[in-house]
Amino acid sequence: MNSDAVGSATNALNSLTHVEAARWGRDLSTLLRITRMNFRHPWQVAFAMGSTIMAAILQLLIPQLLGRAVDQAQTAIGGGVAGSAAGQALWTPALLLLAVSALRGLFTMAQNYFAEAVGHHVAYELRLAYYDKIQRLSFSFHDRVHSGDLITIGMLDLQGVRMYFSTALVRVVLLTMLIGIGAYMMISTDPMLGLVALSFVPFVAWRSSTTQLRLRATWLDLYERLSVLSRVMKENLAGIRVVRAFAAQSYEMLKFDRASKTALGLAKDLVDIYVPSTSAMTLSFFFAMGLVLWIGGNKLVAGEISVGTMATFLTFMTILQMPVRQIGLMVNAFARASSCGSRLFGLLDQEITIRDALNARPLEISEGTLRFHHVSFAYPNVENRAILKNLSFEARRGETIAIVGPQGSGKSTMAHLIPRFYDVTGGAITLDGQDIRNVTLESLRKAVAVVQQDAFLFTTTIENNIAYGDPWAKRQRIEHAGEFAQLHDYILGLPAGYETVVGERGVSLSGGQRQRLTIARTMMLRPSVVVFDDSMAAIDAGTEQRIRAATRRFAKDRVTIIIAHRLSALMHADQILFVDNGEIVERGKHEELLAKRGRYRALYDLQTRPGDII
Ligand SMILES: Nc1ncnc2c1ncn2[C@@H]1O[C@H](COP(=O)(O)OP(=O)(O)OP(=O)(O)O)[C@@H](O)[C@H]1O
Repeated sequence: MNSDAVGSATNALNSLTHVEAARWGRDLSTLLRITRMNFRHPWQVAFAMGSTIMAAILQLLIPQLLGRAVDQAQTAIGGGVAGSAAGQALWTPALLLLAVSALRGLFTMAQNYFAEAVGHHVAYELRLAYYDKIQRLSFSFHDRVHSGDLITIGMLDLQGVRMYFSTALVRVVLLTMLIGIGAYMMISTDPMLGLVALSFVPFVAWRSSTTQLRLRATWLDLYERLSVLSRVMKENLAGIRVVRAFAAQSYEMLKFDRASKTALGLAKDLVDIYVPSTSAMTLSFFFAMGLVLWIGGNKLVAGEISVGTMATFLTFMTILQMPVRQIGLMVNAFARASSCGSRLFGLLDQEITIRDALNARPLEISEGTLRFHHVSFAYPNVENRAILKNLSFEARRGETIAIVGPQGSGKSTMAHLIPRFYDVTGGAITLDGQDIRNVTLESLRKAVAVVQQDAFLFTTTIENNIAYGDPWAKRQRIEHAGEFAQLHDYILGLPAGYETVVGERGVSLSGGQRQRLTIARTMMLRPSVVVFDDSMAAIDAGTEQRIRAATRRFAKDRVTIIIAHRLSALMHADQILFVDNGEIVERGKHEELLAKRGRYRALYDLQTRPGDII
């Protein structure tokens, strides 16, 4: 090998070592962070650890007491003590053994109780922090990350962190004491027999650790497969009408079967890893026990040890068997906590890109004028593709601005910039001269309402759905909003009226009714700027006319922006902006745009061509 090759191999090895070291460093800091969170409950931690130490000490006393009791019994029998006297002599150790076992049980109960309490408190705090973070993370984050993955992190990863205290930290203390002190006691009593009795420990510790780590890797694969399965199922349920309409049940079944088969294969792998390993560990334990019986038996015959000592050794071995096997579970608990914790903290530490500026002040509305100053925008995940280019327009209180244009031209994107769902990448948007990036988000979102294309309803009553933005609103206002959205009479006809539950588990509403309900919800907010983002597409023309008439009254006190494909919905606007490819290519009133004979006129002609359905 020449020196260059040696050099590059050394470099590769170094960078590998660096990667490994960095990974270890990250794992360690994650575990330290979880440990610190646990220690924020010092009393419960102290009680859990204290109970663990007491339970371990008492458990270690049991073999000694048992050995002594056997020796006493033998002395009583050998010394020819009368039956009743021998029985009397055995009472004390028997009662003592019972008391120690009962106390050990109590301390174990306390250990479990306090350890679980610590875990549940940490989980509660993390759950709140996680939910809060998800609420505040910007839309660009939610565009990137699948909602199913967020649910998995919030449920399963949080569970891994919750279990860390009871399955890793408490176990370290318990196992160290039981194995360490147990081994010391056996070796100090009879070094040779002690070493033979402990001979199974290294093998079982190694085997259980490696098995658990292999099991963990397979579990992670299985977990991934199961989340694929749940995604397939979720999608199938959400799109059940499409599946049935396209008679695609067998295709869907095939897709599900394929994902299930992989999961089945992995579940089999788990059994293949687990079963031989458990058998090997049990065999090594009984092999060591056989050796102790054989060597200890010889020592017993030679009078080097008593029967009681022999009984002590065998009991110690039986007691140590479980903790030694649990070393693997403990290693697994550390590994699980570090991987679950790093995913969870990765999300909790995400930077919130859309948030209040340092010196943000509440928005103050006086004239109610909205301005776009040379606004440009590209979505954060596709930064090199400009969606909006140098857009400028102004809308005063009482004015209605209509935005029209081909699909994908950027109309909804314009709407999403006003409440700062995304930040502009060039130029600025102002409300009464205040850059929306310099005012508090809460005040901005109270002032700007967007009626979205997707009419989302919460699974609750119609009343609660309408009053979502103002939970303390009086019934009269809620009904007024219902009337505004031309929904009041329909709601009164429902069995429970405004108390009727809607949403996934409630009464099914038609697409148009859902849209009207979301319009009513927005009307409750009394915003300074309201955007109807194609939110009447599913509403029939007659109802739309009535809503428009009501909107005109409502529009007097605010800026109204209407995004629509049907020109009949926006002809009355004070200003119509024709947007194409992120640019305003035409602007003006309906008649002016018709006279221009440009893009708007072409669209108008297309929609009003005799014989065509508008
Ligand atoms: N979250 C997003 N991330 C990346 N690109 C996006 C995102 N949302 C929309 N786009 C892209 O931005 C462009 C403009 O989309 P937008 O929804 O603003 O168009 P639109 O004019 O409202 O269309 P439509 O009339 O169909 O509702 C489209 O090319 C779309 O693919």
